[in-house]
Amino acid sequence: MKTFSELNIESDVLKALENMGFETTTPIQAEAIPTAIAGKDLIGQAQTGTGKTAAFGVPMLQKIDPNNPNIQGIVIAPTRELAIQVGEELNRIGQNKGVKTVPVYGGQDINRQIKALKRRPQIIAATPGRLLDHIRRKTIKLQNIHTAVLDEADEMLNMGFIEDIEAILAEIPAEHQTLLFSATMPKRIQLLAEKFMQQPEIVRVKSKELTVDHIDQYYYDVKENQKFDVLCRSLDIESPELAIVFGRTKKRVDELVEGLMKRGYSAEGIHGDIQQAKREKVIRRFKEQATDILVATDVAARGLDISGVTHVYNFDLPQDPESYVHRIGRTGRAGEKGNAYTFVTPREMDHLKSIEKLTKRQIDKKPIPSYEAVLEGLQEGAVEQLRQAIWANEGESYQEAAKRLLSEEEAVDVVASAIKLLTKEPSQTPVKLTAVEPLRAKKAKGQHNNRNRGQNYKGGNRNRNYNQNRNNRNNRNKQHNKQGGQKRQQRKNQNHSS
Ligand SMILES: Nc1ncnc2c1ncn2[C@@H]1O[C@H](COP(=O)(O)OP(=O)(O)OP(=O)(O)O)[C@@H](O)[C@H]1O
Ligand SMILES: [Mg+2]
Repeated sequence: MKTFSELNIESDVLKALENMGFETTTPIQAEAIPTAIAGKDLIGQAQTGTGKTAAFGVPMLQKIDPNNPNIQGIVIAPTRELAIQVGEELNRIGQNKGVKTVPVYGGQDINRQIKALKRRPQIIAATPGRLLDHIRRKTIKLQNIHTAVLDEADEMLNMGFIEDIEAILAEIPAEHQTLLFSATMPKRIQLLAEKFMQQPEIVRVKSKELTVDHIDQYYYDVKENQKFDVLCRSLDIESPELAIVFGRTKKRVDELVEGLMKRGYSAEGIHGDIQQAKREKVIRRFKEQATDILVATDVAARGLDISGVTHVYNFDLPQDPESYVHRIGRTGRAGEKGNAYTFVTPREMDHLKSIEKLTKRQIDKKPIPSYEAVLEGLQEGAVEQLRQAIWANEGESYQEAAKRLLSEEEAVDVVASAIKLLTKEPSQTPVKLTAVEPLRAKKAKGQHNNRNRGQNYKGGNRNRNYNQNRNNRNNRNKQHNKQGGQKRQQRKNQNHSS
């Protein structure tokens, strides 16, 4: 493993990385940073959560002149939340050097952005549509740009974005460095990308699998109308610290949030029809762990880095296998452990196979947890609570009442009733979701489907966590568990960027 000081990084940037707690480089950083510092165009591919942001951020920042008030670098990202996040990370890395990054994205008051741009940032982190808007208004000028980054490059060069990207790149001086990063890079997109670049180096971190191996991946073989109950049971048994549940459509996300709330879970949703201010609030609350479950369309599939996400559920299969890689990559980041559960209906088994083919990894089937298994877990949790109370000698002043009761009733009835009272049984409130069609086979190239833009128990103390979790869900106390296009327009409509 290399340290950052071996990579010819200037001291201001090194110091910032140190302040951020980055000690050793990740493999993509070790390979991409020197190549990019040498000025070469590059395509960088490495697994999710392995530090690609700094892999392009460091070399870009190295080239920025903090005394030059012009915009010198630009990062384009497919979603608003990602543009914001990348902006934040670049501000951290550029802090000591005095380099400012401003995020520019759709859905936010443009005048507010114009005001921020007057502070003369050297870098812009943007979604394509809003960036073009600023270019037309001449509130952003790109003639001093020397570095252009496409984060989630394959997505940016996909059908829905390509025209915007071409229009933006046409504004940048011919002499510039282009850096493309993603965890996935389908060959046809790579070939397309190379046309935008000058003899790019391809930096691909060699690994057997496309997904990181510390994410446990399973699937549930379920019928459409079983999915919701299975989700709830799985959540009850697994008791995630934070979970992201991906649904196929906006309506699906809304219905899932409603259903989960009815059953007492703390869940909020994010998709392209939700107002931007609300989207940001939802993400913020999830990061702060004020909400346990984020329900999302693919708008949250790429790039988002939220610590504490222990579980990803693909409630509906993603439209393409690449999306699977990105979705599950919201957990298991920066070396953490993660869990990914995918719901597959009988007619969708082929899709699962194509995911396995892309990721070069087998996804094992998990038996559907029964209601009884969930209840048993809860009862054990209650018993454990009682045991703890006995050991802690908490019942001393209750002994007289206990003796009286035991003289009147059978001991086993007394204890059984106490356990029952301590057991918060899973809500059986009926929830009916509008059924969705099974995912159909992908159409031939060039005719993309509309991509929606938009019994393994966990060790000895699961029950305690479980019970705490249930309680916390109700009183919103989060002390627990801390251990742990078809057409362009269509795509845009459902999406987020612009
Ligand atoms: N060298 C490092 N040492 C420690 N932590 C790091 C290092 N590099 C990055 N990180 C942290 O790892 C996390 C993941 O980084 P990042 O978001 O850049 O991943 P990514 O490769 O872009 O993932 P994705 O493909 O999902 O976009 C972040 O929280 C980041 O701060
Ligand atoms: Mg990233």
